[in-house]
Amino acid sequence: MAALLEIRNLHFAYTAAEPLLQGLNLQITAGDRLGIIGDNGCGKTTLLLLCAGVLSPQQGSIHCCGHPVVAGQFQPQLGVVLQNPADQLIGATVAEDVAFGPQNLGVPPAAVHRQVAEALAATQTTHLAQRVPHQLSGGEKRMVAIAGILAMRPHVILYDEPTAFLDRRSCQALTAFLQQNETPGMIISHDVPFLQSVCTQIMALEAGQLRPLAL
Ligand SMILES: Nc1ncnc2c1ncn2[C@@H]1O[C@H](COP(=O)(O)OP(=O)(O)OP(=O)(O)O)[C@@H](O)[C@H]1O
Repeated sequence: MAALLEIRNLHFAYTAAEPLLQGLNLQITAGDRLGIIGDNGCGKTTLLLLCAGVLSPQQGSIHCCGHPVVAGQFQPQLGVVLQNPADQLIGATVAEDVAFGPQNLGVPPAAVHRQVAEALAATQTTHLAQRVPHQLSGGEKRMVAIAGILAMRPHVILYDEPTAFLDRRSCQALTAFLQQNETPGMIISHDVPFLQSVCTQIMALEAGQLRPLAL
């Protein structure tokens, strides 16, 4: 089966003195959702930023849906949910915010309307459509940020610590969403029980490489 996200022999360091990722390999195919755990500072967010094309590796390759990920180039097949939802909410209203992605992809207005409605329904945020994003609670912001990604219909979604800042009820809502939504991808988290409930596999990032976690 063709890989949706494929990483080969990835090496990355912010400074030559401190190599962070050292020959990392990874493959995500349809039906896979990979959980990634690892100590603070081991490079989890860095890995996500490399996959998103925000950073460029010193060595190795990343392909998403068969296309090479090139730093600085937008990857329409790849959605990224950042750790802090406020970093990706920019619209004057929730509906405008969620529409921003598909509009920028050149989706026709009628289809944008449909994709926004579906993304809000999937994340149970339809009632927030006319609210101002920065006035939402942390849990509401998280789900609206996810809706903004879903509305672009990515083939792969990467989540960076999606349970951060969430209370138990919001975590339950997020878990229920992830159990229903089948978009493959990767979830970075320190919460192993959460990952067990929403991922098909969990790996640990250690010494710059991924290894399967024995559960
Ligand atoms: N722009 C940067 N320049 C230099 N060093 C950086 C930069 N960004 C991150 N680092 C360092 O790289 C290392 C890995 O950071 P990263 O954010 O990827 O870790 P992480 O595994 O996601 O950690 P956490 O679990 O705490 O979120 C850290 O030591 C961090 O200080």
